[in-house]
Amino acid sequence: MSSQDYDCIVIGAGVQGSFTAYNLAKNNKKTLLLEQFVLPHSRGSSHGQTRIIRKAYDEDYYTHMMEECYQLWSQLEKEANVKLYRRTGLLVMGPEQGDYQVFKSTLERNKVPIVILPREEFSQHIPHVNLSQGNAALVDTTAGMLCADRTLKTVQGQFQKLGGVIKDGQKVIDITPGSVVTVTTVSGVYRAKRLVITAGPWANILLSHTGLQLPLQVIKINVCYWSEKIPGSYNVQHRFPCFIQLESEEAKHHIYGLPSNEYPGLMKICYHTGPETDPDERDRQTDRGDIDILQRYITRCFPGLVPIPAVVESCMYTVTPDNHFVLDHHPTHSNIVIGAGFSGHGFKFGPIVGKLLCELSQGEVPSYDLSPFRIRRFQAHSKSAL
Ligand SMILES: Cc1cc2nc3c(=O)[nH]c(=O)nc-3n(C[C@H](O)[C@H](O)[C@H](O)COP(=O)(O)OP(=O)(O)OC[C@H]3O[C@@H](n4cnc5c(N)ncnc54)[C@H](O)[C@@H]3O)c2cc1C
Ligand SMILES: O=C(O)[C@@H]1CCCCN1
Repeated sequence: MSSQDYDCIVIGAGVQGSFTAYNLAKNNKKTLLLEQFVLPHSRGSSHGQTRIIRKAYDEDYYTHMMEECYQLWSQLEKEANVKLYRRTGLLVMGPEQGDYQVFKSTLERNKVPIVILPREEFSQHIPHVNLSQGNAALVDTTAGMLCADRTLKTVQGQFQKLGGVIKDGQKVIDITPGSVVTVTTVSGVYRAKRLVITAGPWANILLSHTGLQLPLQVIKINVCYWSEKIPGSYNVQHRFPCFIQLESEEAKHHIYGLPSNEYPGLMKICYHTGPETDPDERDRQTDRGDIDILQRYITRCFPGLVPIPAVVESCMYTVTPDNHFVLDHHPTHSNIVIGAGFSGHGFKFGPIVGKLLCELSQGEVPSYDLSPFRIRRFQAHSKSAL
């Protein structure tokens, strides 16, 4: 085996590629992790200080995967001696008769500890928030925040400690499938028996070298931070929780937020959709329709925040038509495995996605039923070339 030959190459060092590479190295596979940008970077989907972790989902299979995933997060914290998870609870608010009931019954069915907040007791538990008319509220008490940037640094560090090789600043420009896959970057040529593609918003650009296109839409998210009128009122240290406001008449998509933490006195609140973008032209996309929706919501429901964003950063979602992930083999090249389309909710699953993509690439039976995540489900869709 030459120094350019590996058991497995992983393309893309976001959260999913980093956890996949780490799992491969743990399984004694000689692994190369390739990244187009110099690390760390903020041009993809995994950067920033915080992400929500929760078991509150409307499908049982995500809640089930999160049971193990919490353990894997905790194992990584112990192994690397870092703190990545902070318990805050997640406040779920939504119109009484809609998706809220589905979240509630999934949580109850799976015996996830929750607290239901009757309207008359709401402000006693959650001061500084107005519950919308006709909305109900509950708290997923095990939910919290993950430290995103620290996670990537930790997983990549653990991968390297296990002998894994990271080459950053190496954009992949060609892939030649075969029993040995050849991967060409701007400055090298590498070969491996197996390839994993975890390229986030760039997935379809890379997949075009393999004759496959998936129905993925890349959207830009304006990551908005809002100033507290009274310092500390929405602070993590004062036990303010993360929240999701489920879709309603006024906002067709979720609104979500995390307590003030990374920027003193600023709370992060975002809209769960945005304008379509080319991942390489993200900063040219200046549509701020989402900010208008957030301003109206904040004025009404978060009266303790100044309804003008103090900081706006950018991030991207890569969205599938059903908002479920893609975790599968390439339909014509079985030694190529794809992790894509995390649809704005994939970070918390990083440890389990890494485990599953490692299992798939090694030809093992995956630990979970992956039928919701198969490429085949897009067969009727015009953008998939299967
Ligand atoms: C604003 C925002 C809030 C979110 N909130 C949450 C949340 O609260 N909870 C949650 O669980 N999830 C959340 N998510 C979703 C989560 O962050 C993403 O699902 C996850 O980060 C996707 O990771 P990824 O590894 O697939 O993509 P990325 O992080 O984009 O990684 C892909 C990598 O591939 C590299 N790459 C691409 N092309 C090439 C190439 N040709 N050569 C080499 N490298 C290449 C890219 O540079 C990039 O580093 C949020 C996302 C955003 C944007
Ligand atoms: O994955 C999450 O938990 C959040 C929920 C709200 C939308 C953005 N992602």
